[in-house]
Amino acid sequence: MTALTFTKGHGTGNDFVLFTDPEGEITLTPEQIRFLCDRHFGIGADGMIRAVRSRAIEEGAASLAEEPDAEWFMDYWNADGTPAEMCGNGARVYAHYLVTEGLVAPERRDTLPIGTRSGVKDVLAGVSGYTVDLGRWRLSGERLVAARGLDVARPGLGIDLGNPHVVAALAHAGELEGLDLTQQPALDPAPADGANVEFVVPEDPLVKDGVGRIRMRVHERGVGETLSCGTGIAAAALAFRHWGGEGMPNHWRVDVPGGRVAVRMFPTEEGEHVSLSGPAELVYRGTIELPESE
Ligand SMILES: N[C@@H](CCC[C@H](N)C(=O)O)C(=O)O
Repeated sequence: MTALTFTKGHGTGNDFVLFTDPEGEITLTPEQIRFLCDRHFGIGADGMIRAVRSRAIEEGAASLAEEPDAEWFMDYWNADGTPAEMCGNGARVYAHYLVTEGLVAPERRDTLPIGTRSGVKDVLAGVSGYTVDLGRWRLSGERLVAARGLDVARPGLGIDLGNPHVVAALAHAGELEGLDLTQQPALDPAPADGANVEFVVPEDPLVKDGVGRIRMRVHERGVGETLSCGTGIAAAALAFRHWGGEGMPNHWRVDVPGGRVAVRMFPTEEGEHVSLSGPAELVYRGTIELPESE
């Protein structure tokens, strides 16, 4: 048996098991990741984040080529033991973890570039949480979305934020509450690599004081329903702005079962970026015996 020292953290209830492996010496099997994330037999989490130096793993080379200061790589895995390209809530929690553990130099703490499978993301520390610049995004076509609790399938807008999302608007809050997301929503056509599926409704009024306001529930690829999904929240705000057309704001407030997150779209030299601001909490530290991999 191997003992693993871990920290449990979350961003608006999207929870993660984090551990430090600076030199890339701990490779967990999908089975061990599923065990750590299991809410009954393990610690319980939506995903696992290994803090590893970019130079210590093959996947980190692209991050260092993009940004030599991206010392740390966010090695993110879903609860089902599959890797994901990116995690918006995870990036905030990861930055908080690196700072709390003293793994980044004080001069790096205000804007911290972290390596991910979908490029380097800058995380900025603020007074009431962290902001992660999710970078560029793109529309990726339409799909029909069927889910338990919906009478008919709804049109969904595909949005790629490094990881894949499909956003479907529902008619009213009752429909959102009536959804049964214990089963994976069906997408038509089905994306080859799966997708995170967001269901959204507007608040009344949709825009107040220049801020767009929506409510969302999500079924995450590789996890199931979660209390929040950062990249999904950004996708939902982008979809609503797209549907609303001219005059829609670039600032959004998104309520999810786990809390509230802010989204901002802003111009950069390479095109529009989208960012996510919200809390990051570390709640528990411990040691767990890992089952041997088979
Ligand atoms: N919860 C995350 C997204 C995690 C990865 C996702 N399940 C996927 O497979 O793409 C977030 O906050 O963005």
